[in-house]
Amino acid sequence: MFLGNDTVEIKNGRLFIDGYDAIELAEKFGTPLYVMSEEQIKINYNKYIEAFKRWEEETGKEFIVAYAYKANANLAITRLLAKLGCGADVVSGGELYIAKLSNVPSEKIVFNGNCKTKEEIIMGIEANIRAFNVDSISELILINETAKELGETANVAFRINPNVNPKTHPKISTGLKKNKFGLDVESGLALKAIKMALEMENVNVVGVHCHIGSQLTDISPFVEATEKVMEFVVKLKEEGIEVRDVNLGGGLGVPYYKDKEIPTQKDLADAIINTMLKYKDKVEMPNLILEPGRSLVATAGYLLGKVHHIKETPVTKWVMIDAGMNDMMRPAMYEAYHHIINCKVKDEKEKVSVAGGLCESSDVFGRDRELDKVEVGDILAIFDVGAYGISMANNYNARGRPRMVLTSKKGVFLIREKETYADLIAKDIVPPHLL
Ligand SMILES: Cc1ncc(COP(=O)(O)O)c(C=O)c1O
Ligand SMILES: N[C@@H](CCCC[NH3+])C(=O)O
Repeated sequence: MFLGNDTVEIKNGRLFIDGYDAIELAEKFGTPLYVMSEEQIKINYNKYIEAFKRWEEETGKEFIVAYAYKANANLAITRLLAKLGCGADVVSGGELYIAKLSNVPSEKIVFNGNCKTKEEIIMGIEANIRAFNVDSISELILINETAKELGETANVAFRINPNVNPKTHPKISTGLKKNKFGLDVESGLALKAIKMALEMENVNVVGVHCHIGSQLTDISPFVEATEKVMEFVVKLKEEGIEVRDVNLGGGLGVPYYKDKEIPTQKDLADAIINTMLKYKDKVEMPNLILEPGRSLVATAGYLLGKVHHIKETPVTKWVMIDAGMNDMMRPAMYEAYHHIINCKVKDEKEKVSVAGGLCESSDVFGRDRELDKVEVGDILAIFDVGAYGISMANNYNARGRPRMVLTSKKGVFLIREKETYADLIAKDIVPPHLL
């Protein structure tokens, strides 16, 4: 059976993750259960470092991977990446807090987002981060004012909106004119913002940023975006403005469909580096930053769910598992495809639809999937849930978020405890007259 990911295999008719029997993990830790493979995360990170080594060799400038915490900000995962040398792309005070707890060096932290609050800006300035990726003139003014109050200078890069079609799901496109992100280039808004910043006393202009979308499975939009960014950098040079960093965001897709090949980190590196080098006679090459989230952690994650009921209707054979859309909402939210297998190989195959137990018709992980014959008690594995799985999980239907374990060469570790019923109401307050 082709599984696609590097650190899983079928052995003795059962699924093994990083060498551990998935069914045994489910029995030991209970279900639903997130399993994250440390070895796969290391492989994914090293693929970036290997692929972009050429940038440092050919330009003498830095290459920085700033992991997009929104993909999965579990402390064990962020610490693992920080230990590997990875930076952090944060989009909230909460994520910055986690980056600091993970010992990410301040010069490897960038702060994104289109609605940074004053409190968050203070946190970023106090943490002396590499750059705020400024999303509006209003935000620039607030950063400058805040830095002034603190007697500091804040580093700012400018998120441009290059109006590039990323050819991905419309809900995860970010760099089109109609999207809320970034400063429009064509109308002159981005240049206007940078010129304003140069007149300000408490900001230091350090770079240009862009991010066009997520789960990109075609390299050409990356090339188009890189060209737009570099043309803008050339324009800035003509205006006498030098840029230290170019940050091209995240977005590289992962092979959710196991039968389709998609571009690799190497393909991405070749495309970006070759495009940037075309401008080397016009501008000094900058440091290069990328903010991958999904492509670092998605393929490291599995959601194990136990089959509790099987129901045949005139049109569908339903398999009901104890994981639900509250644990992993990508299929419900984006109709995203995630590969699903029965962790126990059987002689017989059958077509089933796999559903969670929430009161929503969209709580379905996969429809009409060919699985090894499913019986009550079997454990199913939903693949590639390491990104935007637990980070988007919630308590809908008063369900606690599940446990998470990390598998690694050093053993299996519980890295997130299950939320209890008491946790569900821990923040609720009953007014005196209802006591
Ligand atoms: C600004 C920014 N950077 C990085 C990312 C991470 O993207 P991905 O997980 O697709 O690599 C996102 C998410 O789309 C983003 O909005
Ligand atoms: N949450 C999205 C990705 C959004 C990326 C952030 N702009 C997903 O699950 O695919």
